[in-house]
Amino acid sequence: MSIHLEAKPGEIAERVLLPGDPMRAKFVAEHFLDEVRCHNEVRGMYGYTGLYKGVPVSVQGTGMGNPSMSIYVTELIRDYGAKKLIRIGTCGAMQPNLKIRDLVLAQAVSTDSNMTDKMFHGCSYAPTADFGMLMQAYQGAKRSGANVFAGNVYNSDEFYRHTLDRLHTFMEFGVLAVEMESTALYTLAAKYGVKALSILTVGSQLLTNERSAHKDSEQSFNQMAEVALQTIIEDTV
Ligand SMILES: O=P(O)(O)O[C@H]1O[C@H](CO)[C@@H](O)[C@H]1O
Ligand SMILES: O=c1cc[nH]c(=O)[nH]1
Repeated sequence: MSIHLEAKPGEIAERVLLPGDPMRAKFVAEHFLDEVRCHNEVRGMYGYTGLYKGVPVSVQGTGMGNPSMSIYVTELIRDYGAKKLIRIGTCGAMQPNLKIRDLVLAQAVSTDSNMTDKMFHGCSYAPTADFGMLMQAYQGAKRSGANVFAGNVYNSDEFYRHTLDRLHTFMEFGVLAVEMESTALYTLAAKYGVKALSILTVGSQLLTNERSAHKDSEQSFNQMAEVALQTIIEDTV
């Protein structure tokens, strides 16, 4: 048991999928895992553990934003021994060639969060994905017929913005999409020497204001979940 997770020691697998939305954790657990148990209900941040193709895998909601992600990731790694973490999130597309339901792999993360400034004495740190998992996820997504992109992602502490100026600058520099948790995930994974990757489904296209309907989201979560699950069991711990 840790401060925000009530699982007993050994109840969470070394391989963990991390959706922001706890209901997405429930959906993935119920649709993809065998012998599923709920290991966490604290704060309604559901977490489940089961088997995928016979391999133990957990799926734990993380909430929205870097602070919430940092709490769950720290406890999963430090208190439960998680070794491989794959965020299965949603993002807003920032390039015209990205469409609703496409997959984005966060190869690197740019941010407006000052969270890492404090850790790195005011210098900037470049959070990056684990290369092995990134490569496997890319190949797996291609095999499954997904429209997949890998590149720089903009991690933001804001969902509602006072001005879009900063977003436009990142767009000009080719950044693919915006989300809110990957800086915390990649930086903490590096700190503790474990593997991390963010796989994101495009839920909105910021250039056209298009948004996915709920039904479409579930279909796209299937593809993201399958790519993430296959990646997390294939790569050795
Ligand atoms: O769908 P999730 O995984 O929560 O990810 C995205 O959606 C939330 C904002 O609606 C933020 O957490 C953002 O990162
Ligand atoms: O973090 C996010 C996710 C989707 N769309 C946004 O504008 N921001």
